[in-house]
This record gives sequence, C-alpha cells and structure tokens, in this order.
Amino acid sequence: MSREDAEEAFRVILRWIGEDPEREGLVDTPRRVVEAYRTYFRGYFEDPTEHLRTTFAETGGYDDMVLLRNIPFRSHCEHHMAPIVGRAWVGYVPAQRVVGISKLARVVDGYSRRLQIQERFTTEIANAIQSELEPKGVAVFVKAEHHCISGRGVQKHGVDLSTSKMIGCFKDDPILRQEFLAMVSADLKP
Ligand SMILES: Nc1nc2c(ncn2[C@@H]2O[C@H](COP(=O)(O)OP(=O)(O)OP(=O)(O)O)[C@@H](O)[C@H]2O)c(=O)[nH]1
Ligand SMILES: [Zn+2]
Repeated sequence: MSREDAEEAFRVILRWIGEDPEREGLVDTPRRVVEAYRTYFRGYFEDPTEHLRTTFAETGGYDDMVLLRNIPFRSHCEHHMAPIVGRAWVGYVPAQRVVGISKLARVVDGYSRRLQIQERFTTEIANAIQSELEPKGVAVFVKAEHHCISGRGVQKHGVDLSTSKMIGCFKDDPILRQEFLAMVSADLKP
C-alpha cells in the first residue's frame, strides 16, 4: 500500500465525520496525519532487541538491581487506536554484562510505537531484556491512562492501569520483588 492510498483513506474518514477534506484548513491534513502515523507506529520498522546488543562487562562485579525509573511513553490501544499514555519502570539484576541505560528506554519506545494492549507491552519489554542480556532476572512495571476509557466508551477519567512482569530472581525472591515495587511506589507518591 502506498502513502497516497493512506492519505486517501484519511480523506474518506474526514468525509465520514462530516468534514470537507478540500477546504483550506484540511487540504494538507491527510498528509500530516500519515506522517504522524509514521511516528506513532515506527516500531513496526525496528527490532527493539537490537538496542540491547552493545553490552559492557567491566562492571566491577556489580550484581545488584539496575532500575530505570519513570520512563514516559506513548502508545495506542489495538482495539480503538486511542492513545495510551504512561510510564514504565525497567529493572534487572545483571549476571555479567550490563547495557547502556538509554537502551532500556529505547526498548520501551520500540514496543510502544505499535498497536498494543498493556499486558503484551509489559511482557515484550521484559522478554526482550531477558533474552538478549540473560540477566539473573527482569522486572517491568507499567502504569498508564487509556484514552479509550477516558475519552469514549465508559468515559472514566483519572483511571490508570497497572501491569507488571517479573522474570527470574524477581519472580523467585519476594524480598527483591518488594524492593523493586517499593521504589516504584516511592515514585508514584504525589
Ligand atoms: N486487557 C486490556 N484491555 C484493554 C486495553 N486497552 C483497552 N482495553 C479494553 O479492550 C476492550 C475491548 O472490548 P470490546 O467490547 O471489544 O470493545 P468496546 O465495545 O469498544 O468496549 P468499551 O470500551 O467497553 O465500549 C475494552 O474493554 C477496553 O477497555 C489493554 O491494554 N488491556
Ligand atoms: Zn482501546
């Protein structure tokens, strides 16, 4: 499918909502929307696991939790294509190698720029880190507002969805899991 086909589809939608796609203010809108969609959905053109291929071994034997906190993201729900706006916490306990911290945020971005449900988004981030880095464990916590429940449908504002995925030592060791969740809670305090 070509870019022109996609722009034509948005002209059809503009007509369907009751607009005139030929009026001055809207004549470039299909082109702009198609460009915006390339940004929202650029995750289909990347493999987020590739961000985790550069690793560092000279950690001085560091073997405690590494936690990147409060990572903002924007995604879209696969049922309504409505925005999902939230934050992610990504932690792991290295076995030998660590990854550059920006790469954890890049993995979050890569999976967020696709149509998602939050459960799969959370799982994909955790599985990517586990499979590429092979750490002792991974913990991912995601908290997000879904515009499909605030702006339409049940129309509930101020409602968040929380999801978490624990792998390895975070699943097996309740104290470590608590330590991770305590740091998330501290960040969530108003
Ligand atoms: N589990 C899960 N559900 C989601 C997520 N995002 C949106 N949903 C829900 O997906 C469901 C889709 O249900 P349907 O009954 O097929 O759609 P709908 O008729 O538009 O539902 P309403 O939103 O209740 O009007 C809705 O309940 C949404 O709230 C998500 O990330 N995870
Ligand atoms: Zn939705």
